[in-house]
Amino acid sequence: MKGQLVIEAKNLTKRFGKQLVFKDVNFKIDDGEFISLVGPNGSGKTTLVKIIMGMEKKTDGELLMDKSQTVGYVPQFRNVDIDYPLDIESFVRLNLKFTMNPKKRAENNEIIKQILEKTRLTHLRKRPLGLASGGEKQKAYLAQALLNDPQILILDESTASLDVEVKMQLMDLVQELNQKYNLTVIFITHDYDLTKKYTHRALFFENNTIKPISVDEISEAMFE
Ligand SMILES: Nc1ncnc2c1ncn2[C@@H]1O[C@H](COP(=O)(O)OP(=O)(O)OP(=O)(O)O)[C@@H](O)[C@H]1O
Repeated sequence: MKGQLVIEAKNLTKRFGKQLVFKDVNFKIDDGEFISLVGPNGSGKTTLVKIIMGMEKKTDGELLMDKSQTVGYVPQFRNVDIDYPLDIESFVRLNLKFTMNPKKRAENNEIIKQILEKTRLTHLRKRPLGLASGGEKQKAYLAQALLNDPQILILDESTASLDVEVKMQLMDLVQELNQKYNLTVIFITHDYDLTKKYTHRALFFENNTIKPISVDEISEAMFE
């Protein structure tokens, strides 16, 4: 439900050995928000995302979230070899469990069909992933992340290295999913324009703290 809390940090602290990443941070992320994580290199954005995804342990404090929520993750742009053997549809399907059960197979086919429609990849489904453009590859990663019907979608610099127009297309699509399906979007970014244009709010990482800020408070200086 819109406005419902999906993640809350209470006095959350993370250290790697002696190195402090962030200390006693407090923030909330609501259902259906489109929020950016911004701040300098090494300030802890990826570390926070890993804690949210259960891949890294917190050192202290609390991170409250409903464990039944699924999280989809779109990684940083990775290029794919030109001779990569799978087409886009088969690549997206990799995230579904293989089954011989005919009923389950039919269900899976329907899920794949819907995801390809949602991400506007239907007409490209038979294109080898290695021959797809950067934006098409990124949409295939997005489709894969959406397969398990996540409540939270994390985009990790997914638009870096794409040209401006393609970046906007991908972000328009994510915005549409956010608005239409109330998907909570967490966007790790170093891009000021995209943050201003698409996100409702930001968490600003600096000096071992994480500060929630409104979109009006986001300034170019935060991206230097
Ligand atoms: N597994 C680890 N062991 C030790 N130190 C780590 C580990 N993972 C990250 N760090 C350190 O924690 C700090 C935060 O790293 P993190 O990757 O979260 O930063 P970031 O804000 O995502 O940076 P960037 O914008 O460059 O991607 C860095 O100093 C990093 O070197």
